[in-house]
Amino acid sequence: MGFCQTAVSKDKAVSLENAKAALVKAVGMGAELVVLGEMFSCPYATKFFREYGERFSEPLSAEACPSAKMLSDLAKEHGVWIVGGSIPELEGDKVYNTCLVFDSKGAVVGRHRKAHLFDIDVPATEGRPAIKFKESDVLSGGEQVTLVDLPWCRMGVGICYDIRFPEYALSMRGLGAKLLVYPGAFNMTTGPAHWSVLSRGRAVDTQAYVAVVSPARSEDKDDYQAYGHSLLVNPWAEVVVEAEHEPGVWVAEVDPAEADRIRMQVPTSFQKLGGLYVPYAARGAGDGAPEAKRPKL
Ligand SMILES: NC(=O)CC(=O)C(=O)O
Repeated sequence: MGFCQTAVSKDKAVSLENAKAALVKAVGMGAELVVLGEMFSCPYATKFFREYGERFSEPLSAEACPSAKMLSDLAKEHGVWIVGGSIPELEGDKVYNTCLVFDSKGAVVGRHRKAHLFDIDVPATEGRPAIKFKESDVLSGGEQVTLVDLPWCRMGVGICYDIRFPEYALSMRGLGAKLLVYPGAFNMTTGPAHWSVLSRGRAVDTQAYVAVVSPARSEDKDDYQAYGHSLLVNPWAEVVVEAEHEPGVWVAEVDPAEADRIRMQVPTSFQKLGGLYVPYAARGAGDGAPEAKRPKL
């Protein structure tokens, strides 16, 4: 599996060239499945999502959806599967944060729309810069658990903030995923604190491989500062690969049988006590607090 942590430019053609070069390099290093980061061809800021948005329709066209068309062509040319990071997707008057998955013939075989939107407001404290972001100002959320059958195993797909929801990971696991892939773009406030621990946590929860792939950090300090640190965690929650924040390409092996072995050794899926748990995951629920207490972001 190849991880492409690429630089994102305000010039989409440059971002696409960066992604293409990284993909070709990953293929040259032996990857059969290659993953890109969240918003790999659009600067990560709500003001850009609509402007950089692409409208998907089959057959894919370079005019309407240049990112998707390029990935489809590369998948076909190199005979590899691609998890295409994410792209702002236009449908009607809505914009989604969408990950397309391409098979080795270039066909779109999966489409995940980020389900949990990144709406947070964290004030600055010592050693931790403030971060306020409200994707829901522009984006609409997806409503599906996304699974793709790879030649090697079933893969679940989430995007970035989706990783904070164990219920989503457990849904993918419950539906048979042995590899969970999250294109993501954490930042310099939440990244150092949560990126690795969430990835390892989801690996423990699901006893699956967890791959999280970020764009590289921008050199322009006025841009959103992506944390980088693309990671692969195995089903024992060990970090197999971890990048720093610069652009780069990494390749590592995923062995789906390892998920089976860990699941038999620590058989938590057979030990669930369905009747014990409170259905906390009801849609829109927050700690049982009345609506009036919901934070206004
Ligand atoms: N960018 C995101 O969607 C999520 C993120 O940065 C975080 O959860 O922290």
